Amino acid sequence: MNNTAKRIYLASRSPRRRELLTQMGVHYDVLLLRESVGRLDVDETPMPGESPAEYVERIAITKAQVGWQRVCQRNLPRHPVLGADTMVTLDDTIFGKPASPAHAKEMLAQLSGRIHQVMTTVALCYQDTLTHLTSISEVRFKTLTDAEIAAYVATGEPLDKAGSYAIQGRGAVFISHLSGSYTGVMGLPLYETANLLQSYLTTKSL
Ligand SMILES: Cc1cn([C@H]2C[C@H](O)[C@@H](COP(=O)(O)OP(=O)(O)OP(=O)(O)O)O2)c(=O)[nH]c1=O
Repeated sequence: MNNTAKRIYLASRSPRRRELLTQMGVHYDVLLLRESVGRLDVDETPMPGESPAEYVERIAITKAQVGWQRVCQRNLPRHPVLGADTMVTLDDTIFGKPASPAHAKEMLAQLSGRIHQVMTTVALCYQDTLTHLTSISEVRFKTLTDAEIAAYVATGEPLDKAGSYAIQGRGAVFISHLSGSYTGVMGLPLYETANLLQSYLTTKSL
């Protein structure tokens, strides 16, 4: 993309999202939503009866909106704020990040030999305009042995990843098939992100 003079804010602590946004040539500043605590002040608890798609959209939208509020509160230069959320689903169960190595092992045992979905919503907030797009991919895992799961969890890689694996890391060796967006599984679907930024450029003349 030709965004030489344009900037956005990325409301994310994820190094993967930074890497992917850099890959598409977007100039951005990272916006930490609550710097003193080092965590997003976005409650990521699913609401009762909320579907996985509703959940991932709500969280991504909230990150972008909270980011925009921070831009205004801190009187920062007004640029659009991008937020994203990634989630793994299997049989309508939401798999977020594991709470512990034991939890990661449980998730991987459930994903073993099955096809699951990975959803990532990207949301862009600027002034009174909010746009969002969702990428949905299907990932097939080979059947994992207990020893493979234990060895993988021991690497530490699964611990900050939705579904307890990283397609961009050692977790790739478990994936026999992907249908969808590699960058979406990794946390920032670049096709959808480019479309969001493009529609913004045409409607608001960034
Ligand atoms: C499935 C999968 C997830 N992930 C990561 C992407 C996301 O960083 C993470 C899901 O957690 P998220 O809550 O979507 O994001 P985050 O907390 O890491 O970052 P943010 O500050 O933007 O809220 O899982 C991978 O890196 N590779 C994968 O293959």
